[in-house]
Amino acid sequence: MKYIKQSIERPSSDLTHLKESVVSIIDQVRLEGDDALFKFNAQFDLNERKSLRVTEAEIKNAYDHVPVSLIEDLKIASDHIKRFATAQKSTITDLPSFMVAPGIELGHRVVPIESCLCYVPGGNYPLFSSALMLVIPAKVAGVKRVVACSPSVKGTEHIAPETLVALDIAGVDEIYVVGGAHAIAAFSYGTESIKPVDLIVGPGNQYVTEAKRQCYGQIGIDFVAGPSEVMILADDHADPEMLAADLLAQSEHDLLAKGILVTTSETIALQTLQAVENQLKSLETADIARKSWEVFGEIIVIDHLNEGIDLCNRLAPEHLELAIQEPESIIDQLYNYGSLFIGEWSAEVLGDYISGTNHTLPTLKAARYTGGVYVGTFLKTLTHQTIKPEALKKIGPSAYRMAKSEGLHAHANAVDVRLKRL
Ligand SMILES: NC(=O)c1ccc[n+]([C@@H]2O[C@H](COP(=O)([O-])OP(=O)(O)OC[C@H]3O[C@@H](n4cnc5c(N)ncnc54)[C@H](O)[C@@H]3O)[C@@H](O)[C@H]2O)c1
Ligand SMILES: N[C@H](CO)Cc1c[nH]c[nH+]1
Ligand SMILES: [Zn+2]
Repeated sequence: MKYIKQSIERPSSDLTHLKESVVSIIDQVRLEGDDALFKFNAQFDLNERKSLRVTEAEIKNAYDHVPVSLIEDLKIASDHIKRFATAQKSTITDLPSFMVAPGIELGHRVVPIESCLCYVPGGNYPLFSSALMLVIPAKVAGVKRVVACSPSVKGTEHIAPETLVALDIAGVDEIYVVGGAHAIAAFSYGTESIKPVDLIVGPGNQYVTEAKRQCYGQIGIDFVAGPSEVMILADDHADPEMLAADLLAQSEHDLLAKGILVTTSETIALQTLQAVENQLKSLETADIARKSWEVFGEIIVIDHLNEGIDLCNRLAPEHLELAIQEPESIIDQLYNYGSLFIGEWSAEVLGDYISGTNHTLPTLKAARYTGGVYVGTFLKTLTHQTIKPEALKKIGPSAYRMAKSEGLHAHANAVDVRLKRL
């Protein structure tokens, strides 16, 4: 394995100063309620707004500021996301009755959570596509109260009109103009104008993700979805221009974003490095993309594809692109990634926007334990049982002995009192 371009390790969000400043933001929201939200909105987003809930009139007005063609695009994307989420939901079914032994009937019901907050990022860019990716699966799951929030466009009192339109098309129930760690605190603990929710989902910057981590327990969270990443596994048939474009597509998200190319071809590696430089010259977002590429971008040459497969599984990237001949032949060996893009035409950005899979995906190796937001994120599997008297007679004595051995005498008694009535 040889590095053509090396990077430094990305800081994980457990940095002490970050933790402390988020602790302080959450404490202030809990103590001061709406006043703290107004204060932080003014401080971070230069937003002086005093009524945080977006009105129907504002939503209506937003449509006048979004091109008709973009509204059509949002509808196509919504249709794909909804149909995929609905198909996925059909695989998550009730197990009404399972006899584990005579007289012991077990089962489960799949039930939606009652309320959720969909956090739509709006710091660097108004990520209105995230509005679709979060609200639609929540609605398909059957969540009754789907709330969304996003920071205002800096220096204004309003969320970007594209985000409002996307939220409306997705079918959101309530929208609030608030972002950052203070928004997460508000929807976890509640304020005068914000009713708390049961689950908070969505990507965000370091402050948002650290706040989700700290509020977890008070509310549920999806997982920690941090700065975007893409890893591309390429062979000597790959197109360096496409590889460079896909690396920069994620690099432009954030100063902490990461693009990694792993290839069996040194020629492709060098050509891609050059193509990145060329594309950066005319890229409108080069100020962010260049910095994140320079600091966190990587190009690695491997001797054999197997080495690349190991690397993918070890690095557990958010997005994994397979720009190799016969990509299907290695899929079975890959098990740590957020979402997989098979073959060079399956550009990662199509998943970001429109193909229909979810783009709220695990970063910083969280793909080791989750595949990201999907309709199941909003569903709970609740178990139940019915025990018949004849079964109690059989298993009761075991439960009684186990309870006694654990020293839990009231547990033992709860069995004993029934056994005595048989
Ligand atoms: N993993 C995924 O699925 C996924 C999807 C989309 C986006 N993302 C990532 O989401 C992130 C979005 O970040 P963003 O910044 O653009 O938007 P954001 O909405 O997450 O954060 C902006 C907010 O952060 C707060 N903030 C800014 N500076 C602060 C400070 N010094 N102290 C406290 N709070 C502060 C402000 O309230 C501001 O409104 C990017 O890193 C992007 O890569 C990830
Ligand atoms: N690539 C991001 C997920 O990491 C999602 C996104 C939104 N808009 C564009 N891209
Ligand atoms: Zn993206």
